[in-house]
Amino acid sequence: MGQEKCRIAAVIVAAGRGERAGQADGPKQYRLIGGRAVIAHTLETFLSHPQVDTVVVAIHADDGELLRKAAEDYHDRITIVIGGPTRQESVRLGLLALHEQAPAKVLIHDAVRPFCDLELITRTIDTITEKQGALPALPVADTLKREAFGGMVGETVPRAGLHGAQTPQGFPYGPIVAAHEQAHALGRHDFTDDAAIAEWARLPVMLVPGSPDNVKLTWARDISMADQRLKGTGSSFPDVRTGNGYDVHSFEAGDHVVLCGVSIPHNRKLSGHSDADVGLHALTDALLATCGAGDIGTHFPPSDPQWKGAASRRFVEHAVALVRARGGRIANADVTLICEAPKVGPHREAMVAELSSMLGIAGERISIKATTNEKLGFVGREEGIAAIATASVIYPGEVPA
Ligand SMILES: Nc1ccn([C@@H]2O[C@H](COP(=O)(O)OP(=O)(O)OP(=O)(O)O)[C@@H](O)[C@H]2O)c(=O)n1
Ligand SMILES: C[C@](O)(CO)[C@H](O)COP(=O)(O)O
Repeated sequence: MGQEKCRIAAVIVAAGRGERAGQADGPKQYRLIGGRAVIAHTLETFLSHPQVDTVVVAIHADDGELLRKAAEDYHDRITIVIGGPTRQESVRLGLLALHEQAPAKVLIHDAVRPFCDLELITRTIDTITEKQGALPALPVADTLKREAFGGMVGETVPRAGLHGAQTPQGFPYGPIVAAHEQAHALGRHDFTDDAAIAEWARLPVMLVPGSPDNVKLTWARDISMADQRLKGTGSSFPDVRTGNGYDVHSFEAGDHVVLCGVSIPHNRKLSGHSDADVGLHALTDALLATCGAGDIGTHFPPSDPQWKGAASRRFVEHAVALVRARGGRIANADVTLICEAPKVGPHREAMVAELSSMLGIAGERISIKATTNEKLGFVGREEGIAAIATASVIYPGEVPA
């Protein structure tokens, strides 16, 4: 966040025990779906949203180690607080942790809604004003029945105008903290969501279209369905997408180049706004291409001074987060470096290790190749280095018919 004031914060509540899902395998927010903890998916989405400055996570006092393991990639980017005995209390404690930063807007989200997407977060943020909260919700689709004595149907409840509430629910920070504090002081601990507290405190809340994918994992079955979904099983035509990327940087005076995350001594360096890692730039574009997320310049404009000298690892990790936020699993990556010098072979193993840690996939799914340009063209004249990258990602669902 640098010196800037935090404008938009998120509180992710993760202090529940998950009794309805069964506790034999531990609290549901730490169970694995698609090979990663539920909460890791959730955190990744919020941390990769370009407008979210700060993320607070409310956890149970017993779960420090579980969170550490589940979210080790994100630990230094989140603030952890201990939650309370109810969701309402966990939210209140999470909000209080933001007291000093006093963001303009705050998003409150269940850790166990791992399929919340970036667009839904944006819609919610855009609807919050100084005097109004935002509630993503979907119109109820089933006919509603009220149960009467002995399991009999008592009556049919008109469903017109009824919506199922989702999270993230968004509010101006000051008013929602005040509402929570007031409810707490008056011993009102029975609110099941924050929009209900806002309603009680007479803070208007506007409906925002929710997402059918943004389900809350409540029962054991929800967790196994989420796992199946991310594994892409059950689909006859898995949604495998391939993206490519190309980049060039010219040489300037210097003593080393950075290629695929590895610093290599050389008689010149590559010129660029960031560390000019041509291999990682091509790979970033290849990853973004698999989900139509623009290119590296869309996310990291060279005109923005904050990327001056930046390690390009950051660009790849951002692209990986966007891919994962869409439920994508990276299958492989292939980078070809085109240069007369330096020699890439001696550094290939280190480069594969770098990419393996950035992409979260095994080294055998990564290929780094190098070729000269047979002394032809600008590469042949040793004026610069070019790189081509390809990545394949498996997304949930099927290829459309
Ligand atoms: N004391 C609590 C209770 C719930 N939550 C969080 O609120 C979200 C939605 O709650 P729910 O699905 O009801 O989770 P649990 O309370 O864990 O589930 P259960 O009611 O089945 O025990 C979850 O991310 C959960 O971790 C929380 O932070 N603190
Ligand atoms: C906040 C919430 O996700 C809105 O649908 C939901 O109310 C929380 O879950 P719970 O089962 O009511 O605790």
